[in-house]
Amino acid sequence: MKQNHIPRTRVKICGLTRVSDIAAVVAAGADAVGFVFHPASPRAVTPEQAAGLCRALPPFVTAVGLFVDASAETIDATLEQAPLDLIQFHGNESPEFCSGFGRRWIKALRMRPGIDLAAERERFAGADGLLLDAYEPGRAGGTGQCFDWARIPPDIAPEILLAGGLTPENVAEAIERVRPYGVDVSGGVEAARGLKDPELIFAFMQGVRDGDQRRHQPG
Ligand SMILES: O=C(O)c1ccccc1N[C@@H]1O[C@H](COP(=O)(O)O)[C@@H](O)[C@H]1O
Repeated sequence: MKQNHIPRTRVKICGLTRVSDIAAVVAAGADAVGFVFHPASPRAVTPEQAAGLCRALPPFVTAVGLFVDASAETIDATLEQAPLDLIQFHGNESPEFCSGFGRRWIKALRMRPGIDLAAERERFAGADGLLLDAYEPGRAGGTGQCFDWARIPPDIAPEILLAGGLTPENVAEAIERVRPYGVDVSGGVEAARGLKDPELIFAFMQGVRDGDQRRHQPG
């Protein structure tokens, strides 16, 4: 995914579990919603639940399904029930596995010590996007932790979705410093694990707009 000019930072809000979450995210103006199909997550939904949530989505808002090392059978069965536009692979899936579902897909890379982002970008050249998340041993993601944004090479930044510990308070600074294609948030807009908070969602979107103003300010 090559992005030379980025008019505004795209936003995905992940881990929605209720129709009221969808309403809040759509009203706030996010571009994409994420449904977590990782049973260990407090935000996990079933394919049936996700299908119902997708029905509440208006046109032009992308539905993303998040999987962590799920089997091909599980993913196929989920795709049959829920009309997902895009798959987010958040585990140790290979590029060959990721491209086997006839859907657009993004690959999450957890920023473990020593990760070679240039090599990973090459390896996942077939992805529609790369998402960078914090690394915490023993946890698949959605940790609410930031990683050191200075580790992102500037030439890769315009292609990536930045994730990991973003909040209404830090997202403007993240956008100004990293200049990513998009941002992805889960825990930072929750009132409690798995329960999104409309006010935090609105505040997050305001933070994104502030960050966009700052990133486009000359000099
Ligand atoms: O949200 C989850 O529960 C989750 C579980 C397993 C893998 C990824 C998960 N979420 C993704 O994690 C990042 C960062 O989340 P946070 O903002 O730090 O809470 C984001 O990409 C979510 O899509």
